Amino acid sequence: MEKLLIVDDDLGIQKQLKWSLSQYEVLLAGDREQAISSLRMHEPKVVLLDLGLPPDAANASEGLKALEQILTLSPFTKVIVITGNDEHQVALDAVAKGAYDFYQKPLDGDVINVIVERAFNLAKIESENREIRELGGVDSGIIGSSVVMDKLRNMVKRIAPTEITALLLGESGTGKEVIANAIHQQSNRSKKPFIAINCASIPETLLESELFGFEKGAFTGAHKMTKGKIEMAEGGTLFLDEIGDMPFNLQAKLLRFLQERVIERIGGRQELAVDVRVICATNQNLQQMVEEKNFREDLYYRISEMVIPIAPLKDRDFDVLILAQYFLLQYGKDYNVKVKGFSDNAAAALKSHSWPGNIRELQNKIKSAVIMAATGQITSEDLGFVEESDNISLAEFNLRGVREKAESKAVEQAFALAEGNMSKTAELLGITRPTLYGLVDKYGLQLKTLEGE
Ligand SMILES: Nc1ncnc2c1ncn2[C@@H]1O[C@H](COP(=O)(O)OP(=O)(O)OP(=O)(O)O)[C@@H](O)[C@H]1O
Repeated sequence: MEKLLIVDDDLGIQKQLKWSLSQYEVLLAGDREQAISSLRMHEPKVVLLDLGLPPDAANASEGLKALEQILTLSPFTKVIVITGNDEHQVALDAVAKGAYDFYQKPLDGDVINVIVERAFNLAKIESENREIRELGGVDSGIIGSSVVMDKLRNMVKRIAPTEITALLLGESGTGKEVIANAIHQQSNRSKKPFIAINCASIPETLLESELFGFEKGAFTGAHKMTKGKIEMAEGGTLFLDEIGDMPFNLQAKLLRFLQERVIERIGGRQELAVDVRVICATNQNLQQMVEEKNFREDLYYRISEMVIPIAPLKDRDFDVLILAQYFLLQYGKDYNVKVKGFSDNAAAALKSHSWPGNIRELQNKIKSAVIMAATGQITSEDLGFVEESDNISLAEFNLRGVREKAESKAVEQAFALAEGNMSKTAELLGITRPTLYGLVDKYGLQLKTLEGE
């Protein structure tokens, strides 16, 4: 139940409001002092405040003082002020001081309910947004606070204002486009377009016209002059994803554009100057491709002025949980599902999975879990982590078998949650370290401890 603080010195009105707002846990205060102590103790998200409080009940001075004090102590609280029906100016003054809304007497339970409900909704959205921001780097769009991601964020910040051509190296789904976009957003080009093109997903014959555009009549079907992605990115940034899949013939044309900053549309005779920053990405080994003569060496050096490796999700410590929480908030809101968080077994499973599809895989798993989970917490089953081996076979279907299976699983999960620290694992399980080592021996568990443990 949400907590709602009602500040009014009139006991009759207190009673009436409490009755109309029975779906909330109503806290009552008769003056400023009581209001502040209740605010400190219960941290209600919404306050209904009558401005006519003692010792100056005929005026609004004490109420306005209370408003200021509430907002100083708790700036995100939504305060709805209640005024007499001829006190319009006072109500406006209160809003100017930071009140969320005002209500003029006489009281109407239905109207008050609507205003209070809206205030709670807004408070909730704002607090979710704050949470997302606190999860890390919403400004750069890069969520995560592991050491590798901090380094990456720093690198992005440093190279963004330069015109350097960066090559992002990372597995599929690690966020290469997110990083390219962050570089663009933090550059002087941020007001101009960010255009992304995936060289692997466009047939070789179409890629040239997609990139360079074509003149009317350049080929059958070229009914009108069409600009390519390079021209569309004028003034901004062009992101060439999967650059390793760029056909060899087209590589020469791309190199010319990168060196001379001019392009020619297909079928055109005119050179067009373009001002575009280029960021490339790949999950292939370009150096090896150069040795095997599948990628032009001169182009490789041109696009790799700065090589930025992007770590796979499994190497980002607790980021998997931070990202999971971020996607949970996002999809919970999108699908209007009230899920509180992850159960311990879900968190352990998230932590121990190897994430071959990286953040995209995590995103998809959380999305379907949010849709599947009724309410409460997301479990590892909601995330689709129940494997065949989790089912108890008939052969071992006796109490000892069941207990042993549960025991060894609990050890593995606690170990993952404790990030491989044996003392912490024992603590989580509520057993001593020798007992833990005994269990590890007994079940032949292959737990790799952290160095120095
Ligand atoms: N650090 C991050 N914070 C928030 N969302 C992220 C992050 N990294 C990736 N994502 C999300 O994960 C998904 C995959 O990211 P993205 O498309 O940038 O990966 P990619 O490496 O370019 O993949 P591919 O190589 O398959 O094109 C996107 O929906 C993106 O928004």
